[in-house]
Amino acid sequence: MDAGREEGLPTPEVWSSFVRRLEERYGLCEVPRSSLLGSCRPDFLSHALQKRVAFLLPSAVLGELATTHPIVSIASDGESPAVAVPGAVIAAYVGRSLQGPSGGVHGGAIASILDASIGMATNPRSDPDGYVTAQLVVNYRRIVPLGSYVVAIAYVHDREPARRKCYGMSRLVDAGALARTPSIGFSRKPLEAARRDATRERLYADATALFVRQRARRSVGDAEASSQVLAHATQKIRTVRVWNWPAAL
Ligand SMILES: CCCCCCCCCCCCCCCC(=O)SCCNC(=O)CCNC(=O)[C@H](O)C(C)(C)COP(=O)(O)OP(=O)(O)OC[C@H]1O[C@@H](n2cnc3c(N)ncnc32)[C@H](O)[C@@H]1OP(=O)(O)O
Repeated sequence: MDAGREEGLPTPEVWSSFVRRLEERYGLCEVPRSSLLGSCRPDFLSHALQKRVAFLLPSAVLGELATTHPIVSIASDGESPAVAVPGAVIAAYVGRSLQGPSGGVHGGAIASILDASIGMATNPRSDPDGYVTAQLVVNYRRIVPLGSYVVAIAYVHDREPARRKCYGMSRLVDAGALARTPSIGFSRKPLEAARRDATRERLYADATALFVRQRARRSVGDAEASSQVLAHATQKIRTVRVWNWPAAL
């Protein structure tokens, strides 16, 4: 789809300021282009960005996760215990081309964003034998109005490497405030932002997924094709961002 043709799309200025606020809010930083993995941005989105991150969330936010699952590493902000989990963020503007129910975004589009975010969290490195979606369960909580800014926040909560399995979850929340409010009002502390998000953000949908690592190795040709797809995708959309994946993970 030609991003410029849809009426009401955010201008480049509005979109970049939204991206900046998102970075501030979640404490994300960009990584070099060479670290980009294959494109997993749903192709129908005119405006989307994707970031691979390690969330530093207070244990309280993750609930029992920290104790019931063998999570990668434990970290702290000095005040409250927190846990670092592999995660990913996809932010998108969902416009009129995604019409489903009257005035609302189509459920398939929502599922695709959630799936892609968990897929990014699950595939932390550029690996042609990556994990693919075997099962995706989506709960649609509220109609997403057309013309919304949304953010999918995904993380991996469990792995069974011997069985080639990886379990993840994602929440799609309203990010309209980040597009509207001046950045001066936002906290630069990711922990505080995460705490607020867990309690206050309007939840549109959430999903759990099982990803399974493929058996057969794919050919080098496929890896090359994957980078070509990425090059193509980045031309088609105005903004793609990839955020850091700490070496510790
Ligand atoms: C590609 C990578 C690029 C990398 C570059 C970077 C990428 C950067 C981010 C990418 C993000 C992408 C995000 C979008 C992701 C998609 O949209 S992927 C596209 C949609 N998915 C597909 O097309 C998958 C199609 N299905 C398949 O290929 C195969 O069925 C699968 C999933 C690989 C499994 O086949 P298999 O290897 O023969 O699995 P099998 O040995 O039977 O089962 C293994 C285990 O998984 C369980 N299992 C398998 N399937 C299921 C199921 N459906 N339900 C429940 N359990 C199941 C089995 O029960 C078994 O468990 P245990 O008995 O061992 O406990």
